[in-house]
Amino acid sequence: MSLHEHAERTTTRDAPIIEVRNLQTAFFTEKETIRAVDGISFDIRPGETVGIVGESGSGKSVTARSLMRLVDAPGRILEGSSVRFTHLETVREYASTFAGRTVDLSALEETYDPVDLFERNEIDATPAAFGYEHAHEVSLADIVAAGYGDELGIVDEGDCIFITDGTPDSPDAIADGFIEITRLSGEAQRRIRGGRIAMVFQDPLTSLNPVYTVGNQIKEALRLHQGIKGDAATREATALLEAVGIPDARRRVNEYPHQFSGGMRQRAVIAMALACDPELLICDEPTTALDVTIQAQILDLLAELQETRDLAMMFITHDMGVIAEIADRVNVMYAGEVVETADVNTLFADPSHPYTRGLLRSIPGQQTGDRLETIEGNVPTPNEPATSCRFAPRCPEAIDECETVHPVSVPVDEDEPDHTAACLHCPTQLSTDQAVEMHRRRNATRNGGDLE
Ligand SMILES: Nc1ncnc2c1ncn2[C@@H]1O[C@H](COP(=O)(O)OP(=O)(O)OP(=O)(O)O)[C@@H](O)[C@H]1O
Ligand code: NI
Repeated sequence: MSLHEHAERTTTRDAPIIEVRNLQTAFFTEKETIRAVDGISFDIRPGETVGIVGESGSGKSVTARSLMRLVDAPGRILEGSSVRFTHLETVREYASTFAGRTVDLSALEETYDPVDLFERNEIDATPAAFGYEHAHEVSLADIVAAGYGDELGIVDEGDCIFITDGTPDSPDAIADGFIEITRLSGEAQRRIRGGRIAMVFQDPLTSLNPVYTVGNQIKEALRLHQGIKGDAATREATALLEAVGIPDARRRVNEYPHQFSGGMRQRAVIAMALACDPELLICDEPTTALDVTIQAQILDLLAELQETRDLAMMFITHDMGVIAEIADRVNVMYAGEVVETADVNTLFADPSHPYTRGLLRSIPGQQTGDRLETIEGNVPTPNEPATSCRFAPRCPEAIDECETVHPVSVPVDEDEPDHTAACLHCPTQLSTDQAVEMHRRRNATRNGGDLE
């Protein structure tokens, strides 16, 4: 799809279906603590494709696995992280099914003042970590969702459904609330993973079982997540294979994965993901293993499915060319951090982080000379808390302060709040000294006290 068509599609937007705030996922190995995802924030809206792009080791897959709660030991999601699933129908259903794990946040707000709580020692986050400039902007929902509510004695460990408008007593009338994915466990977790949120991996064989027919695997997903069984499930499985463009679906529904080509297998995996009727589809390099022609076909298929089903999609790739094809918004990741975020047109027209510019220069066909420019060096392992710019050692525009001040995400231009970059050269209206001072201040301000 061309950039022009994207512009038309991105004009109207609903509220987000998922809100990621200050997500931190670390692996505690014997040698070191790897901060694979180190405080990232972004939203995804229904019908929107959010691309995550970055070189190998930047934390893209760990982000996806964190949203799916598929992070295994020695890794875990750290306190301070929040991933809110805000799909209203699901919130209502959860409040009714898991009433004992549902909290009325609007009622709690009458007892607790978030500003007072935020000054307590149990909370070691900055307002910037929650995406604010000032401490008084932090809400009770932010505090509780980030996991501080337990230590403060406000919520119980199992609580994971938070109602901000309405009461848990009448679930159908709930007007606003969220399921905190980082707090899910047991049945509540199982119903989200592979149900409301489905994932397609790079290698289709990791998702397909060689000993069952493709049809039976899709039918199992239909039974588990939608309660569809028997002949109805067979019909639906066939319809799904047709929907993902598998020819002769009636026959192929009875075949085994090894009888499918690579491209057809990935289509079958997408059909399986759709069998759960998800709200959010996460694709982690779904076309990387395929040849270029098949890759283009799968991208077209995903774009089409997304539009017809109004799916929210998170699409991971290291390929800026693929991003241009599929994404509405883009998060550029580097060493565990989102270093730039913008809608896709803005990102390509006005890339502001030197890392993004480097990635764009390495797209084949984009450079003036005949040599493909790549960024020299590798992504460092983020094994210490960030006290500098992790890209500085490779950055052509680095200044001395990049070694001593950690850049936070700020608007590139004050008039464009949706375009942010974590670079000491931003905001561009400010002088370098002023900008550096702004980044320094936002890092230094712990809880309490307003910034600027
Ligand atoms: N199970 C694990 N144990 C220890 N470290 C891990 C584990 N999984 C990931 N990491 C580390 O987390 C960091 C981010 O890895 P991740 O897989 O998210 O990168 P990526 O951006 O998806 O890269 P790629 O493009 O190669 O898939 C890397 O430094 C990686 O070594
Ligand atoms: Ni990956």
